[in-house]
Amino acid sequence: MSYLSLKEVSYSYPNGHEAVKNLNLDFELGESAAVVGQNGAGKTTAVKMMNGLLRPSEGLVLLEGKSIASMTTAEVSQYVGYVFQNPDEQIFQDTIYKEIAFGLKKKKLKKDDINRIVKEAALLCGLENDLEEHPYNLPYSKRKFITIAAVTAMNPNVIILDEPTAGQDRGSIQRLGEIIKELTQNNKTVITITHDMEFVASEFERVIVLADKQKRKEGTPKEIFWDEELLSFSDLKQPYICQLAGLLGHKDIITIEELLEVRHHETTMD
Ligand SMILES: Nc1ncnc2c1ncn2[C@@H]1O[C@H](COP(=O)(O)OP(=O)(O)OP(=O)(O)O)[C@@H](O)[C@H]1O
Repeated sequence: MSYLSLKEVSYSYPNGHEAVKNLNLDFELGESAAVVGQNGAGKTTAVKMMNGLLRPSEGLVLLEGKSIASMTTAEVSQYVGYVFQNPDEQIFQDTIYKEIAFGLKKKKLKKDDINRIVKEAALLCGLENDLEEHPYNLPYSKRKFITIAAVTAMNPNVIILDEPTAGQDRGSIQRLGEIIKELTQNNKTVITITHDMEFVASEFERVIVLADKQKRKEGTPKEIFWDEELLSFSDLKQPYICQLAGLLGHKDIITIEELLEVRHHETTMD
C-alpha cells in the first residue's frame, strides 16, 4: 500500500471547467517526484487535492489506504504540507521566527522544542541569521524559503512544492536540491510542480507528465526526456544537457557526467 494515492480522481471547478480527469497516482515515503506539463495541464489542481485544499469531484484521495474525505484540510495538512507558488500568499507574521513558529505554537509544543525546531528549519533553509527580520525585509527569493521552513517545521510526511525554482538564482536552486535530498533521506516524500526541466533532470527520481487534464506518462527523467513523441505531445522541452547530447549524436543522456563519460569513451576508442 502506498503512503499517498489518488484513485481515479477528477476535478471540475465550480464554473464547470474540468481541470483533472481520471488521475491515478501513488507516492511512497522517501521518494521525490516532479509533476510537469504545459500551462493549464492540471498540475496545481492535482496537487491541491493531495492535501485537501480541493476535494475531488470524482474518485478518492487515500492516505495510508484511508480516504481523506472526512478529514478537514487542517487535519490533512499535518500529513501533507503545501508550499504555495507565491510565498506572499502564505506569510502573515512580522518576523521570520514567528512565521516558522506559528504552527508549532498552535500544536502547543514546549518553548524549548519550538526554539529547537525553528532553528533546525531555518538552518535547512539558510535563514538562521534572519530569524528576527521582518519577512518583507528579505527579497522574494528568500521569502520562498521562509514558507518552506514553516511547512517543514511542522514535520509533515509529504511536502508539496509549487514552482520552487521560479525567481531563484543558481545558489538558491542548489539549496532547494539539497533540501529535497535531506527531506527524502529523512523518509519524507517531496512532490514538486515545476517548469524547470534542468531542475527535474538533476534532482528527481521520478517524473509525472500531465497534459490536457490527464497523466500521459510517469518514469525516470531518462524515460521522460528521451521520449520524443511524449515531449512533442505534452509540449515539454528537453533539458539543455539532453539537447547538447542529441546534437553530439548521443541518446539517453541525462547528466553532464554521463555525457562526459561517453565522450571520454569515444576519445579513448579513437
Ligand atoms: N478557480 C478556477 N476556476 C476555473 N478554472 C480554473 C480555476 N483554476 C484553474 N482553472 C483552470 O483549470 C485548468 C488547470 O489549471 P491548473 O492551475 O491546475 O494548471 P497547471 O498545470 O497548474 O498550470 P500552470 O502551470 O499554468 O500553473 C486550467 O485550464 C485553468 O485555467
